[in-house]
Amino acid sequence: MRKQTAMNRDWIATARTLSQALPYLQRYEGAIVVVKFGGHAMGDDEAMETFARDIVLMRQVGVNPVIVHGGGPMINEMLEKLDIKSEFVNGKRVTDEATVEVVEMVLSGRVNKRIVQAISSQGGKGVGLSGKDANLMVCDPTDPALGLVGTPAECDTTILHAMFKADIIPVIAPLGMGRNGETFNVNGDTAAGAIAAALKADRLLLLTDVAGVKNAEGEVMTDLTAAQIREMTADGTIAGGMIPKTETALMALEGGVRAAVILDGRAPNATLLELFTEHGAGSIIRKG
Ligand SMILES: Nc1ncnc2c1ncn2[C@@H]1O[C@H](COP(=O)(O)OP(=O)(O)O)[C@@H](O)[C@H]1O
Ligand SMILES: CC(=O)N[C@@H](CCC(=O)OP(=O)(O)O)C(=O)O
Repeated sequence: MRKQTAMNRDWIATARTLSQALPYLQRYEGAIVVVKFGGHAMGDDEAMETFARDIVLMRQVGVNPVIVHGGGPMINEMLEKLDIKSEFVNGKRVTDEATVEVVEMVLSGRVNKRIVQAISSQGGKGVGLSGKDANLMVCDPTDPALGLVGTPAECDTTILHAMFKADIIPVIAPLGMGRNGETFNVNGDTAAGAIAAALKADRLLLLTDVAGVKNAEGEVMTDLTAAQIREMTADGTIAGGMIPKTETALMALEGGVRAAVILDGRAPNATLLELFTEHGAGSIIRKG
């Protein structure tokens, strides 16, 4: 006689979950999803491993993920070691020649390779590059007062499409090339938004260290419009590091991205829950 075992029941539960996920898996087949992985979202080795596993799984089910990373806390650590002072104006690091050298060394070197390695360990093909490679992100100076901080002006995404075809997951450090050969330091959120817009991505996921955008009562707002963001920024509910994030989301939508989501990158399976479940995760911002 056939008996219902615990293992069978587990299997049935898995099959149910899979069948629920199926429409979402189909919806994202071939989709481009740009994921901004911030320095605060990176956490410890275990969090990095979970993140990489989710990104590789995304690729295995037919999504084209693009990772744009930050690494502000890691840059701070190195600048401190080298005794170089650093300050932020409106969420952007004032960057001189000495600082940009450290930024490039830390982001394109240590942080970028750590992510690439984590992806390889999970069976994916991660390839690291920065906005300086293959004209990916040509920048203009943002503001003379900020020094070598750049605003992306032209993004050539040819290299990214070639990588999608080759089953490669691009891992991009937010540095850009100036028109006179300078190296520019670009805020990670800004870089992710510009690349997402240039790719006309289906989703821009901004991973951070809070569950989403909170209202004045401290509750996470699951759906947000541009008008609500403008109102909440004007009355101070959206402040600090959340300002560049929501601004990036709005600019990406203007640039043709279908939706942007702000979510907690340290939460287990955050990116998969956002894409492949009905409720998603974090705050979704759509046009209109
Ligand atoms: N309305 C808001 N909802 C959520 N977080 C907010 C809000 N306003 C300000 N913040 C702050 O923004 C921070 C996220 O920005 P930031 O620290 O720059 O992130 P990251 O380093 O991941 O790019 C949150 O940790 C929170 O302290
Ligand atoms: C111009 C500017 O501020 N660039 C950032 C680049 C790194 C970054 O954005 O890192 P997070 O995403 O971890 O904050 C910086 O120098 O810190």
